[in-house]
Amino acid sequence: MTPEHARAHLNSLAKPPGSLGRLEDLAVRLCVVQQTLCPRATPRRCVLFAADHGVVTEGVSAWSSEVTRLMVSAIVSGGAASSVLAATTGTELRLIDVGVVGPGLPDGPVHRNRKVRAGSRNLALEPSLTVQEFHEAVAVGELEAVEAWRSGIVVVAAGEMGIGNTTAASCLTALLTKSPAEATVGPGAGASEEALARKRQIVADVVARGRPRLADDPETVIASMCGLEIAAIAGFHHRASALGLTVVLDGFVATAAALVADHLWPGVARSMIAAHQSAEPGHAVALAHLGLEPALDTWQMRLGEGTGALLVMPLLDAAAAIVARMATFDQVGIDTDGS
Ligand SMILES: O=C(O)c1ccc[n+]([C@@H]2O[C@H](COP(=O)([O-])O)[C@@H](O)[C@H]2O)c1
Ligand SMILES: Cc1cc2nc[nH]c2cc1C
Repeated sequence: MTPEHARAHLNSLAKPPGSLGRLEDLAVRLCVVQQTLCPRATPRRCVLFAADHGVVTEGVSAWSSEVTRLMVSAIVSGGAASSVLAATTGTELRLIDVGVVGPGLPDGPVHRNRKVRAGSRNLALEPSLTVQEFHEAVAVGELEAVEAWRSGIVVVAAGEMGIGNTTAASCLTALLTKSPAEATVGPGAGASEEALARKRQIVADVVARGRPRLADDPETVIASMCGLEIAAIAGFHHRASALGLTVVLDGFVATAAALVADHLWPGVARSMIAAHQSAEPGHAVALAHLGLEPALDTWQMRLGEGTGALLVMPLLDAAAAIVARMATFDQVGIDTDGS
């Protein structure tokens, strides 16, 4: 199924060609990703991965690490933005703790404790993860993708919660897109000008150290600036894509994980639909590198937590219904050759 094939089908439906605007682009993408003219947007699941980041001690975030643990509780108890959007869009929600500092919540229908370690190390001073830790976190994400597939899920999204993770995401985006640090660093969850200046310097230094070794030892270099939740999302994206699931891509941090997956296992972007363009500046850089166009590009969201992906789910319902259920010009008796 090529984009042209899907577009030709949409043009045969009872509407002026292209008149559903961006909804048609989304429908074409859904058909191409699923290789069918009967695409599906359900059943679906959003899996959030949470972890802490040692680099927070450098003053790169407006928030303290404790907020990660508190937001995990809020997500699990239903009061977070992701919980509300998942409930209103008919999307199952899971929260996997891959490395939040502090005691984990008990396992339950939403939450799972899969801590690899209590947060990543301070990437400004030392490698944030060993290759072994990186692999363990990737495996946690892969297992979640396999579970989704076994449960008959068709569409998945990965999201995250982790104070400090935009610093790791900025490093990975600069490294893997070969962009300067200034193009990939932004305020994250609201960093001050002072914090932003520190963040820029750290990202520039860390990427300069890693870049010369990337070709020879990609896993060591990626692990050295990666977060546990970012590694888990990379594994999730990779396995979900290999299993033929449709992957809805969330914001800047989830997309940094997609860059990691694409670097280690090229081709994952073929399964992806980019939900939105985050207000975080590095997101546009990462999406362009992956060759993905966001469905929502003026919404200025910058929360993470899978919220952009969740917001786009009802549009996927609409896109799938248009393709599969609209009548053709022929069926309604309109002659498109003549007048
Ligand atoms: O994914 C995004 O587009 C995004 C953009 C800005 C911030 N965030 C969220 O904010 C947190 C990280 O921000 P920070 O400033 O602490 O690095 C983390 O929990 C992310 O989910 C996420
Ligand atoms: C409150 C809060 C909620 C979040 N959700 C995702 N990232 C977040 C960052 C903060 C600070």
